[in-house]
Amino acid sequence: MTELTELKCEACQAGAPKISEEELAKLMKQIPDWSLPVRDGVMQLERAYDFKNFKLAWAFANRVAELAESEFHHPSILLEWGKVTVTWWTHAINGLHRNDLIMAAKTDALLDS
Ligand SMILES: C[C@H](O)[C@H](O)[C@H]1CNC2=NC(N)=NC(=O)C2=N1
Repeated sequence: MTELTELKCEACQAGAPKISEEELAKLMKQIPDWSLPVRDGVMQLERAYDFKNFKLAWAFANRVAELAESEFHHPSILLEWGKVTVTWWTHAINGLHRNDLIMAAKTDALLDS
C-alpha cells in the first residue's frame, strides 16, 4: 500500500467524491492517532499535539501552515499554550477527501523532521 506521506494532494472541486468508508478504514491505519469527529454533519480528521510551552507549539503551528500552503489544502489550526489542535476536512465537498488523510499523515511527519 502506498504511504500517504508519499502522495500529493489533487485539486479538489465541489462535486468531487468523498472518500469511501472502505478506503477511509484502510487508510486510517496509517494515521492511528487521528479521530473522526462529525461537526454540523461534516466528518473531519482531528489530532491534538502537546508541547512543553507556547513557543514550541507556535513553531509547530507555523510549520503546519507552511505545509498547507505548499499543498494548497488548508486545515483549522488551534494554537494554545503547549498544544496545537489540527483539523482537516475539504470545504469544497463538506467532508473528507483522500487529500485530508494525505495531509494528516504529512502533519504527523513534521514531528520526525
Ligand atoms: C478557494 C478554495 O478555498 C481553494 O480552492 C482551496 C483552498 N484550500 C482548501 N482547503 C481545504 N481544506 N478545503 C478546500 O476545499 C480548499 N479549497
